[in-house]
Amino acid sequence: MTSEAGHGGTARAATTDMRVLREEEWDTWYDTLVRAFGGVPESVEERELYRSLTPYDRCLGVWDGDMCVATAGAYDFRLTVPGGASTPAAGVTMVGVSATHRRRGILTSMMRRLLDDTRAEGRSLAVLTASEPDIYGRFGYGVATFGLHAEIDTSRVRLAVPDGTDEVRLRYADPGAELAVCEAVYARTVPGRPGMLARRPGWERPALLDPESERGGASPLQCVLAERDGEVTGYARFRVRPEWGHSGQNGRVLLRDLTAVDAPSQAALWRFLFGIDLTTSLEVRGRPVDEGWQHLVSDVRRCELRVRDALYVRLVEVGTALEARTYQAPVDVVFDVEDAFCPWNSGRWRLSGDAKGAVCSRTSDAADLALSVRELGAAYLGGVSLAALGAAGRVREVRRGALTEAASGFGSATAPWLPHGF
Ligand SMILES: CC(=O)SCCNC(=O)CCNC(=O)[C@H](O)C(C)(C)COP(=O)(O)OP(=O)(O)OC[C@H]1O[C@@H](n2cnc3c(N)ncnc32)[C@H](O)[C@@H]1OP(=O)(O)O
Repeated sequence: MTSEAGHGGTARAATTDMRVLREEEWDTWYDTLVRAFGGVPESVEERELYRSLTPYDRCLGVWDGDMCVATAGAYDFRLTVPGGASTPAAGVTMVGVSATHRRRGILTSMMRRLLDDTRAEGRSLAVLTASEPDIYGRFGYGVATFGLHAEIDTSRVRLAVPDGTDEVRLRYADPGAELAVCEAVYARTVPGRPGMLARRPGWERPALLDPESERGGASPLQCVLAERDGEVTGYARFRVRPEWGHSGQNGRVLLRDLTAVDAPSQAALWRFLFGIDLTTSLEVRGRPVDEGWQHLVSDVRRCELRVRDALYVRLVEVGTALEARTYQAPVDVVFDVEDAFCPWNSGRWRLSGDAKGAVCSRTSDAADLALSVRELGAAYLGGVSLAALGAAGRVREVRRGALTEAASGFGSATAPWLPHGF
């Protein structure tokens, strides 16, 4: 039973029932979710895809009589952490509460249940992407990765490519027919960047989703493969939206995804995207913030770079989570953690680690750094500096020098990145 004590002083009489989703309830449940996002129906392809990916055992529905009034679920992901290990993580998703039932604690009760279940299953991390950044901090999530967006004026910006780029052969391929080859490239990149998600069954399909209704005048999805010495070393998937103005062609290239295992293959794919005939701009969304092409362009200003929050991380079990990653510089600090929503994490933890591994356990020693679990989540993948959080007043340094020591250890040479939404 979810609590119905009203927020803002309004008492609600109705009671609701939260339970695990049954397969036969999926359509009603999913309609509730779609309506919470505005009610515009998805294409048949997209709906069927997400039906097939639904993790029924880890999905919750909240019912008011026979009405479904709220939805939530958690995918079973494996997330790359600093050092390259792949760690189980609950991918919290499909959260929606009917507007008729909002602000009476239903989201809070679903978050409670999902985090308790995640802990009971022995997973130490929960991750999500937020429809609004204001929602999840109260549940202990911190923004851990950002995505880079760019609108590149390819009629003005040139690309200087590294040695070896001219040896890369490019060829068009059918996105579906060459999916396995692209997946093999993707798999090679997963350990190399924190935040990457190892492919779970079925998760290769969202990248190919291509409903005609959502093309907005652009072409169907196109795919180009990069090859070196006869081996596929990269791929780009994109659309082209032609546009003819009074002064000529102004087509736009819309990048969906690009993955490559080495710098020449990367550069060859970007050079290709910059140079497609009859186009003058390239739009990219949610790329790694440190991606190499930014260092190859002649005019970064005309790329109109912007960053946006991407993956939110929640340490469900602080000790296990901090032991799951490695530390690029030696660290030996006592954290005093505050965690109101998951109180089993609250208190002092000693973390001792380096690039080979780490131990994190309860301690009664004096604290070196005091922070909430939200800051630990933000810093966890190495993309948000503990020193920056300290400078902002979100981490309190008790022992002088501890902040620099911890910040150096927690950092990552490669920026963390979420490869796709969920
Ligand atoms: C991982 C994902 O799937 S992200 C997708 C989230 N879903 C959506 O954005 C769809 C549209 N929105 C909704 O469905 C709902 O408004 C939700 C899910 C965001 C919130 O559900 P509710 O049941 O109303 O939240 P609940 O009543 O538990 O609120 C808990 C607290 O969060 C606050 N809160 C809830 N939503 C928001 C919001 N969008 N912005 C800021 N604060 C919020 C509430 O004010 C409340 O604060 P309080 O404890 O200080 O009083």
